Amino acid sequence: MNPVISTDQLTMRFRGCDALLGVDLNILPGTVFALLGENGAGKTTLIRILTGFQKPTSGSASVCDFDPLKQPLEVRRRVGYVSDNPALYDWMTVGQIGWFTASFYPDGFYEAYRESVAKYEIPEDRKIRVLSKGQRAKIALSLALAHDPELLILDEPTSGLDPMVRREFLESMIGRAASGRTVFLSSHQINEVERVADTIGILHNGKLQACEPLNDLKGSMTELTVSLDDPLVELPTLPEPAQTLLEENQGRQRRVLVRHFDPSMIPHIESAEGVTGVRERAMSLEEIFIAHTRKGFFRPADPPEGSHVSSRQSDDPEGGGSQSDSEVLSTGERS
Ligand SMILES: Nc1ncnc2c1ncn2[C@@H]1O[C@H](COP(=O)(O)OP(=O)(O)OP(=O)(O)O)[C@@H](O)[C@H]1O
Repeated sequence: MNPVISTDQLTMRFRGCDALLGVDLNILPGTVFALLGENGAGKTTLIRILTGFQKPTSGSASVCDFDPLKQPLEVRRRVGYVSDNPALYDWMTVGQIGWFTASFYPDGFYEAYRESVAKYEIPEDRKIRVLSKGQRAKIALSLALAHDPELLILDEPTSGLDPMVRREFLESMIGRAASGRTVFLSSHQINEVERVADTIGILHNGKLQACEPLNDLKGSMTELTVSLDDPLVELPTLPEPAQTLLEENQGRQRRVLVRHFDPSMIPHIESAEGVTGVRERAMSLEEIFIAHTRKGFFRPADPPEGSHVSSRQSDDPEGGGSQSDSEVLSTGERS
């Protein structure tokens, strides 16, 4: 099965800003993929490249087996795209914009569009310019979906929609994926995304920090709270496949984020001198996102060599020497 979206070392450098730094992405058909990232992480830039609106500085992209730069029409025929700020012709009516857009697509577009607009209860004779923000979003979605695209790309798809419509719309994405279509959505609404996405990408400062099935991502991350006699106690190296991704002191406790932790490792930690107790808990997607996007987090994709070097011993160039309250204890590529 060919990926619907595939990128290879995609890089985008604007003047004075690296928006994307070597992004490798493969999204298979039938996926609801959610791209999470803070403001300025590079989400819209990536979407603009995938939809052929932006030429990357280097690297390549393939969408539905076409090059968006060289074959933009082939791509747009197969893709429905709603930007975070959809441009609609304000002087047209709701009906006219559907009729106009239908001329670029095969038969059936206008009928499907009208059906969608009727479902949202927006009168066809109303001018676009008088529509509310949410109604405009509904028109943009109706236009993007009317040709039943192989791939639907949505940049912040639910902003402007009321909670009921948001929920209904996002849940309908699961149905699309079940029928073999693919949905790519970029969002800040982590809790919403968690209900519908099956695969998650976390973009931070132009780099893809994580990209994997939601359940794998959630199942692989554990937060440990280790109670200590002394905040300077050094914890033992965890046996493979565990990877310590971040440690920080919180008074006499140390918060440790571990990938591939197994409860059988608890006695190993508890046996260390100065350790008085260990608690473990699973992390929510929001916590995983925050962990991946904070300074000091090490990418799981870059397994630390000779890991577990205490920051007291490390030569972390950004660390600025002693860090009594936030100490990172793995080696690897800095996020
Ligand atoms: N045309 C441009 N010229 C210069 N810099 C740009 C341009 N487009 C984007 N950038 C910069 O690239 C970075 C990534 O921007 P992008 O819009 O992709 O972020 P985003 O993840 O979509 O953010 P948001 O969630 O705020 O929409 C930002 O620092 C932005 O200022």
